[in-house]
Amino acid sequence: MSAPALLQAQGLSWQAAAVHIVQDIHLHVRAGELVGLLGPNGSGKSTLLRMIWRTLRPSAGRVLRGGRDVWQASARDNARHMAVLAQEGALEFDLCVRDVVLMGRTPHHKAFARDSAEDYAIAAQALAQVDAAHLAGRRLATLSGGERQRVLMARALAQQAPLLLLDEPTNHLDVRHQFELMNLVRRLGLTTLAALHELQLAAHYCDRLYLLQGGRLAAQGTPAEVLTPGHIASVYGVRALVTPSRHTGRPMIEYLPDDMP
Ligand SMILES: Nc1ncnc2c1ncn2[C@@H]1O[C@H](COP(=O)(O)OP(=O)(O)OP(=O)(O)O)[C@@H](O)[C@H]1O
Repeated sequence: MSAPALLQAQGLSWQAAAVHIVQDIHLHVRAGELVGLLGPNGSGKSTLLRMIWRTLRPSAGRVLRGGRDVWQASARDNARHMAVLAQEGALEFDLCVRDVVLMGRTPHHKAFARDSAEDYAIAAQALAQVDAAHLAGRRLATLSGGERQRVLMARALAQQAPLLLLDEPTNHLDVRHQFELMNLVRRLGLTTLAALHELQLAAHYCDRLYLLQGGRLAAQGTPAEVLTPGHIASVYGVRALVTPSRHTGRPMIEYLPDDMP
């Protein structure tokens, strides 16, 4: 029997000035699953995630976390249950890395409580998990794009929430750190919904995928069901060959840009 859905979006829609940006999206993430959210630039991935992590109120539909509407729960309660790696720039630019990661512990504190020795240990462990322990004393503003991305991932991990929501987590990361981050999510067994641009990463790591086009779902299913030459051509406008990997059986994508013979 499959695990229960930890997260459900039911008929989620959002519109701006009568333009439909996201329309009637139904999705779910079961406990322990790593689910990818794919789609071209402007297809609505971030807008959908912002409704799910409750910074954008849907025009229609609802988001259930553990069966409970996220808008019925307090922001603090949601933060205990959902950790977020957002795309927009970090506001805490002037802080040192250790303090940025410790912010992930805030939802667990009683009012006005200080960070405990346990909070420091959890923050240090999270930094080590993303290969960023050596950055602990640096100011966030002085880090490279990839280093900053890993620190923000450490903050999300330090939150120790059962559900992880990631908006382009591998943005700015070199190929080794891309694999390490996805491996880490897999290894920790965290229930995760991640917007991804790298179709090959999605093919390799995700249990299931949702593919957005113009704010609507164009396809959903396993990587082999979603990452077909037909979907890649109709949604991204790029020709591709897809073959099962000899090592993993998962789809391997070879792009054939228009200017190729
Ligand atoms: N407040 C807003 N007012 C008008 N249009 C908006 C607003 N917010 C988002 N949009 C538009 O909605 C569309 C979807 O944006 P969104 O950021 O969700 O896409 P995305 O799939 O995450 O894109 P990307 O891959 O480029 O990050 C875009 O065309 C964007 O310009």
